[in-house]
Amino acid sequence: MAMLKWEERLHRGFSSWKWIIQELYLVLGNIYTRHGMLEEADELRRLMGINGVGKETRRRGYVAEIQFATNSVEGSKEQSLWCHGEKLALAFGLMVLPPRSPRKTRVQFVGLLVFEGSQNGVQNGLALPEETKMVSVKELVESNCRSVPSNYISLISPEDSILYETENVPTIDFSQLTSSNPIERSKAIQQLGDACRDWGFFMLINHCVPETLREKVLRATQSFFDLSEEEKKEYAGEKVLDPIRYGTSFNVMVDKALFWRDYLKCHVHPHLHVPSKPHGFSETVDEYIRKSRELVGELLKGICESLGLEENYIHKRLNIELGTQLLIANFYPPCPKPELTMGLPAHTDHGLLTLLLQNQLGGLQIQHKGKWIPVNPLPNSFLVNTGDHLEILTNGKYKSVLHRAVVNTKATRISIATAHGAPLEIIVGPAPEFIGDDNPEAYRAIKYGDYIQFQQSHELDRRSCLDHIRI
Ligand SMILES: O=C(O)CCC(=O)C(=O)O
Ligand SMILES: [Fe+2]
Repeated sequence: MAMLKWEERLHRGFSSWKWIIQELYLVLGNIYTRHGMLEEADELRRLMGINGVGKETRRRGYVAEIQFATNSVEGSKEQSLWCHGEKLALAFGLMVLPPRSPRKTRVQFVGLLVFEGSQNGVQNGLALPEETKMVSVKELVESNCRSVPSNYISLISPEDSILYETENVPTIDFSQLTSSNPIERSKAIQQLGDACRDWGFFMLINHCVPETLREKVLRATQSFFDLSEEEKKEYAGEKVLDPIRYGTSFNVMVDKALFWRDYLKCHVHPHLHVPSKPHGFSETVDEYIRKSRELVGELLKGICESLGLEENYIHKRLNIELGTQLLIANFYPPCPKPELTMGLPAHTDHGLLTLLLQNQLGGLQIQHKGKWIPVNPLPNSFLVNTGDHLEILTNGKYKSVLHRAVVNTKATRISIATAHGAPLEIIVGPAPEFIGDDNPEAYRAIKYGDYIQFQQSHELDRRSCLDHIRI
């Protein structure tokens, strides 16, 4: 009997070590894949003849508690769990767990390996505390966190990790769009229409927002995030449509993995809601959002013309004078391992147009023809994208495009998005001008406020919120 037990233990030990070595090769394989070295990854897999690792792990009693573990990757959650150091952690976990430990092991165990300074966790057998969710990324970074805690790990599929740098987002010259020369203006309108239809994104240069104001609002945003956590938490709203909301990640109530981003969201039009701290913040924001509304007003006119409509068509149809303007300030502190986490995962924006101001650190990537393209902002430019409601209104003619923000090791990236849309109570559906026998209505009409509520209460899971109202 004793002999049998000894043999069993020995066998357990050997097979675990063999498995760990297999896992190391898999991790190496994943690193190759991430860096686009697909041939090397294939070769490695072929050499090792590794197959069915997931199956083996499950056979040994591990049942992934996916809800806690990974960011949603449509239809492949469980599969994506078998990646990175998580495999090592699982291997380690299976070795050290007593034979009769419960079949269902909370996957936060993985955090014990990934989260540096987690020694206490190991000693106490504890996972990362739930409250971690409420810690801002800024605080986390300032606490000298030298790694990415497991609950911030978002796994990107190998095909989504490949970036295509050969194509550039189109550039629109605002001064030509507003030019008194009709030939110049109509050329710019044509370019604007092409950009909205083919890209859903464009870089705007020679606009009317002074560089000094852009710098001032970026500095004011930095000062807001530099307030103490207690001061900032005064603005932590409870509901997604609260007029002012300071927070972290996207929506911690639904995010499966946290994102490396703190944010401040303010409804700034038709009523101005802005934190009263720090000193001068609300005045600067007020000045900035007026200018950006002016700019977007002109762009909407150009867009109407590009669609063959009267220039004030959208203004009148959606009552833009009383329209919603939301300011979203994104704060992405430097990250020790940016490849493990996301600033903001793939999503589309609600509203008609979003104007994005960023400090000169790139990080935005957009999807174009199924490929991810990094956007390097031109100095003093805005990045503009068409939102879901322009797609709805034009019955799909102008597209709202997936985009995401990645983080970097070097410095804090700040981006300030202003989203411009209809008043919250207005129902937006496809306009009759875009519906015909060949073009049946493609989206259900929905109140703008309900749409935002829906989008903000669900995890950003790569599916555009539009998919929920597509007919
Ligand atoms: O930070 C960025 O570049 C993107 C921000 C964004 O997409 C958003 O706020 O909706
Ligand atoms: Fe966005």
